[in-house]
Amino acid sequence: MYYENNVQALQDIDFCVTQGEFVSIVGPSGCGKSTLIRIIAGLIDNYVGDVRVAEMTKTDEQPLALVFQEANLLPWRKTLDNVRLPLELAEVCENVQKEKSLAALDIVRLKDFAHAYPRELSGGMKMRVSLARALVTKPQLMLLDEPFSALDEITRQQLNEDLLRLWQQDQWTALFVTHNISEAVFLSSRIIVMSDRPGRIIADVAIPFSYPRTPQLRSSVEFAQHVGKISSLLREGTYE
Ligand SMILES: Nc1ncnc2c1ncn2[C@@H]1O[C@H](COP(=O)(O)OP(=O)(O)OP(=O)(O)O)[C@@H](O)[C@H]1O
Repeated sequence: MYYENNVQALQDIDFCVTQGEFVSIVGPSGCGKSTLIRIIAGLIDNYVGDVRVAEMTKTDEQPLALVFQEANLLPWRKTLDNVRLPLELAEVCENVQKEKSLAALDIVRLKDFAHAYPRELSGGMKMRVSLARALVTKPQLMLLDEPFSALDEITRQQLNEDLLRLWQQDQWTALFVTHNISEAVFLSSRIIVMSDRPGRIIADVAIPFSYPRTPQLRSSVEFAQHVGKISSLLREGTYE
């Protein structure tokens, strides 16, 4: 895939994600991860190739939702009104908008802040609102582009655990971009490792830990071994 300035962002990308998988994409800065996410989201169309998102299984589900590094909340709208925005745009009736948005806020443990403005929330809380806004549409596929990279380590770990809980509960498929290898290993059933630009897939690594995953996993030897493997792949393109 080439941008208009002739920069080649991606080359020969070919992979499949099965429904319900949690797949992370890691790779050096500028290797085309966000480009890949934007292509899958339908935000870029001048590429050569074929992207298919599975057919929807339930009538009230949306094919996909996107969560970015920035929470991108509208500062003049209260939490509840930010979460119900996609339903408002889809012209869902107001009572249902409210009911579904409160349910989504409950899932991310922010129901008590439904009437707070974004300025009254911490960075981690804003990101949970952003997750609720994505979840309210009941997506089949969640595209998450470095959603927790601006947060401190402990908040990030808590949100990783929240995210896995939501994923297990609602059973959407996750495609998650991150620079944080521990985060990728903790969350994923599979990690796709990309090369320098133009981004190619250099490894597709299965992460064998069963779900639900507990915080103790992070201090296990096996966890450290997987983090080490992914780090070597990123550094040298091979396992050590
Ligand atoms: N709109 C654009 N126009 C031209 N070139 C672009 C555009 N967006 C990205 N690029 C280029 O495409 C390449 C891939 O960018 P992309 O943002 O997809 O990488 P990334 O892997 O997500 O990077 P990072 O990890 O730093 O966020 C980079 O060289 C970047 O300069």
